[in-house]
Amino acid sequence: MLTLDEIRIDLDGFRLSADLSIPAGARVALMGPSGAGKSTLLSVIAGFLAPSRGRVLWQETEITRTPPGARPLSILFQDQNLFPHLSVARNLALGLNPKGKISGADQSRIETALDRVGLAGLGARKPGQLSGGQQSRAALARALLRARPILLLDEPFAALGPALKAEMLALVDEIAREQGTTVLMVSHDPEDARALCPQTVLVAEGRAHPPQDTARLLAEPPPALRAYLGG
Ligand SMILES: Nc1ncnc2c1ncn2[C@@H]1O[C@H](COP(=O)(O)OP(=O)(O)OP(=O)(O)O)[C@@H](O)[C@H]1O
Repeated sequence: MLTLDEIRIDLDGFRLSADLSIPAGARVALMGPSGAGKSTLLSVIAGFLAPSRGRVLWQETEITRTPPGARPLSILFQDQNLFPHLSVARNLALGLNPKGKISGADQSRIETALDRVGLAGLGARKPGQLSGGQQSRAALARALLRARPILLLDEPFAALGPALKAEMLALVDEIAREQGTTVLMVSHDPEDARALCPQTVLVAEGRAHPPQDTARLLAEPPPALRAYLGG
């Protein structure tokens, strides 16, 4: 279980509180108006931003002060954070080992991960020699390889066309189910939330609310969400 225990975030006039738990293995969307704090909340969970108060816990162990690299999570953001000067295989190796050293066993795991996301044989290419969709796949392969218990997604596929985006979300869904990954996904598209996330954390008016049923929330959105969805 991922717990945000009486979290308070204070940033230059912006405030957000969160007091909620997400069961291990759940797939949860973060939805709410622009600027409500969805990305900021992910930053606190990832460890890029310290809350001014409260605790972050994973399986009852406090990780509030754990450095980002030592937290039990992988992150996929929109800019896919692939190093442009390194081959795809080397980018994946960095996910396994910060020094990027590739052992024989790692090599075969990297090949398996690339195969899994439909990039078999492309490990030697640099990210710039891949299409946008292939770069997303490479970033997903890195997350897959790391096999951390939590996957944070911040609109990672927003730049892709609808068909490719749906395909990537289906792949995330498949891999998350297999690995039992807890998924938190910032989403601007209710259809993405519906497709991947049975539960949703509404972030609005200074508060991240406990997870609720996505379909029910979208059927009867509260005013802050309705305005944002344009309904
Ligand atoms: N480092 C920072 N210092 C001060 N304010 C910040 C900082 N980072 C974010 N903010 C503010 O925090 C608020 C929440 O921003 P955030 O990006 O988390 O919202 P969001 O819900 O993800 O929005 P969007 O849907 O537009 O991406 C905004 O008002 C933003 O300006």
